[in-house]
Amino acid sequence: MSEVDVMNAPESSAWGDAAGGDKLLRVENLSVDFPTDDGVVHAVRDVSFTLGPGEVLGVVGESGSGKSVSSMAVMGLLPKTANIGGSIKFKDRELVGLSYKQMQPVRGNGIAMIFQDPMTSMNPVYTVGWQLAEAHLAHHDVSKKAAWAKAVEVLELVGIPQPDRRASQYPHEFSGGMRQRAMIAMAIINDPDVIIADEPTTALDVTVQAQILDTLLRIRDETSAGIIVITHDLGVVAGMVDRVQVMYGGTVVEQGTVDEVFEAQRMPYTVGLLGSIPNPNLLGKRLTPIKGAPPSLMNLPKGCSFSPRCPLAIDECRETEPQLLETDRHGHFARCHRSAHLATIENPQRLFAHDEIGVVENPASLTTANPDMPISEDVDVVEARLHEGENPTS
Ligand SMILES: Nc1ncnc2c1ncn2[C@@H]1O[C@H](COP(=O)(O)OP(=O)(O)OP(=O)(O)O)[C@@H](O)[C@H]1O
Repeated sequence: MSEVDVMNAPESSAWGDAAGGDKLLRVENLSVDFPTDDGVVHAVRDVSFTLGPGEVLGVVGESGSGKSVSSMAVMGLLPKTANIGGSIKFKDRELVGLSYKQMQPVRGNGIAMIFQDPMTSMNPVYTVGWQLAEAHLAHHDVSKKAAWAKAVEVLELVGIPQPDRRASQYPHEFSGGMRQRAMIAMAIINDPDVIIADEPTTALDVTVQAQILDTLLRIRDETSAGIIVITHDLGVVAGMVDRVQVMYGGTVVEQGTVDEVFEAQRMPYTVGLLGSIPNPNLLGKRLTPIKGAPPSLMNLPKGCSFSPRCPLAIDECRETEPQLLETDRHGHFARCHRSAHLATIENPQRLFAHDEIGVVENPASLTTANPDMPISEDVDVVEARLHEGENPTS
């Protein structure tokens, strides 16, 4: 299936959507460039996705992969200097090209965002209830009393105990977890159709993280909002999202249902990302960070932007950027020349297990980074031995 086909194919297959029907959001070939004094930052390239009512989409990737810029584009909150290409449709209305003012009714009412840091997003000099009520009054012609009642109602909905008393308190009187709940309350007070949660749990401890994610799912159940959860932590999306989109170098490198992507990765970056999750229950006890650094978005490498770090990279990967194509698995897409090959490798995690098994650190990087250095083993030999279940160090 070609990339064009991906765009035009029926909902259920092309997008891995949980359900067809009306889409709240339809993002097609989104690109965002920032011209700077040092050159153009290609922050987002060729990103497409849809979101339906009640769906939860996870967007994962390392820092700087373009996750936040994509969602700020959807919110219409990018600086004026940003060059935005492609299309963002909210309920069939094109958002790309709308002014800040034209976006105002959409923002909050239609699409709401939960920002990373509640302490900087809430005003310390006003009570939590006052801020919530103001947000409601900005979009509804109701009395102050009714807006206050709505504020208390949403605080209760997000699980704040004694909401009427808490509404009269200031943000600093809330714990970190409660502040994050208050941020969620702020996002949902105008009953948005879409909620974008950007790293909603990063600053919280694990127990509170789980409660916040549960709260988001409960809100989804009660309001049928579509939710986008942006995170660098695949562990966060594991139990929560329907579909997942893995971003690298400003673009989507793998997407599918969360089960697909967790069980059968078709892009080596996702394999590496899974191996670096600090969650022993999820994948194993050891962490194996991916060696090397993400690419500069100002100066992207030729070919696949992951090729300098990829243990499976071949010449084609360094020459031609792959398209996002459907893999051998229905509704599961990968941007990888080696996708079919990866599918044949059992336990692909071991391709990245450089530190533990002390084998070739990264055969591809050895050949490109230091041509004089003798390669201890050829990549195909290592792979063949991995296939056979043999420990390459033995
Ligand atoms: N206003 C801007 N001008 C220039 N470059 C920018 C601007 N905003 C973002 N960028 C760049 O765009 C790229 C993508 O940033 P983005 O914030 O989307 O990454 P991210 O994946 O969300 O990372 P994080 O998890 O750290 O938030 C980064 O290289 C960033 O420096």
